[in-house]
Amino acid sequence: MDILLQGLSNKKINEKITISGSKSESNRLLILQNLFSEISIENLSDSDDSVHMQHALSTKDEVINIGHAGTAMRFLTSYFAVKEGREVVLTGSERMQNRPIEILVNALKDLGAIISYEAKVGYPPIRIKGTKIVKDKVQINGNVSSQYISSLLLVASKLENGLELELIGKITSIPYINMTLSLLNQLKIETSFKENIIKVYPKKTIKKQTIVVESDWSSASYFYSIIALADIDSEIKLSAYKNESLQGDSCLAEIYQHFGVKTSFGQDFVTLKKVRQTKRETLEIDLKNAPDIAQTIAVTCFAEKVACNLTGLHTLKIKETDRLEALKEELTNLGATISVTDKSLHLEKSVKINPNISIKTYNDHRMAMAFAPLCLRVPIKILNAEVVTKSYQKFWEDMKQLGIKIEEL
Ligand SMILES: O=C(O)C1=C[C@@H](OP(=O)(O)O)[C@@H](O)[C@H](O)C1
Ligand SMILES: C=C(OP(=O)(O)O)C(=O)O
Repeated sequence: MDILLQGLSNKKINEKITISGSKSESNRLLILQNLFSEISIENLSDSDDSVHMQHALSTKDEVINIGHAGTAMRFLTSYFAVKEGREVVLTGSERMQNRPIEILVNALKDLGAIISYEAKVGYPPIRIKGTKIVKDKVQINGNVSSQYISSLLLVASKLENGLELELIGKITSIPYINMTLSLLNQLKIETSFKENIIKVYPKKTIKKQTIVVESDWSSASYFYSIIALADIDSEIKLSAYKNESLQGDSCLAEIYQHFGVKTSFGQDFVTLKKVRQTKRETLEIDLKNAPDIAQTIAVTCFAEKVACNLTGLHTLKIKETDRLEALKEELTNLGATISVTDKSLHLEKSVKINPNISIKTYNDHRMAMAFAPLCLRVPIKILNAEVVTKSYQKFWEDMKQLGIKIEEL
């Protein structure tokens, strides 16, 4: 489905939107629920990635296809590695078959897991024969993806002796590791994280409990971008959010102050309001803790004629697409002067925005959603707009609710 987006039907926005649960929290809790049946989950994410996770955890099939879902691929690798008596082949989309998994597989093999590659060494599909793990110490490289670390931590308390993980090198996406540990702690599973050593202590059963997932902050980023581009006093209320979040992307509240977006927290919602601001000439942000909002911020800067230097982007090349190259290509078509390395992006202050450009989305939900707010400046076409469902089922419906005019092409 290709669509044309053309501005707002009303000048000032004043809407309330409910966003589904965080896909990161949900996919962790789904694994944990299968390890500890005492857990009930509320406000579970309705994203494709969480649907894939639920299917993978309930099917009896040998071959399990998790589509584009990175967390499902990585978290399920450890889950099935320790599931005695079960043999599965974990596979995914063509892109997933080119997203590396060797660091995690090697760590699991060091612990005694039985995993082999079905095609290319280091990449899915992988064959996993569940086995009992008794070793309790392993080293893992921390600078490629935090998902490998979370994957091991999620199953660690069910290992006979728990687990001690030694993280090697610089650690990336740390808030996601802390999210995993916080969820374990909510279940009263004991953990510690000191310098580069993480320990998880064994736990057989937990108390019956319900965990309410906070809504997804990465999804909130697109509303931050829209309010940044909207008229003064425009306002969007998003639910259900809280001030103390497990999600690193909640740093949006601070970052978008640069664009005149004021954030205030209510009982279970957050209000984003456009206020007057003195614009910065250049924005410098290190996004190693929040890689998923890089595309949103780059597009906001372009639309708002703010130059930016975004660093800490070394993980972007192995996400749903090479996000650095994709941003470069699409922003250049729109009239930007942009350069990228394998870990950073530099955007010059823009002088024009070309109208009616077709944005390619590269099977990447965040390419479609990050570019959508630009329609508050010029008409813009989004190709294969259905990609959004990877993380956000009703994204286009919610855009319509804000007053954005959408036409199917
Ligand atoms: O653990 C998680 O839920 C995630 C970790 C991050 O990945 P990396 O650690 O690979 O950067 C993030 O980009 C992804 O969307 C979700
Ligand atoms: C990178 C992402 O997801 P994953 O790695 O889980 O596919 C994302 O949602 O931006």
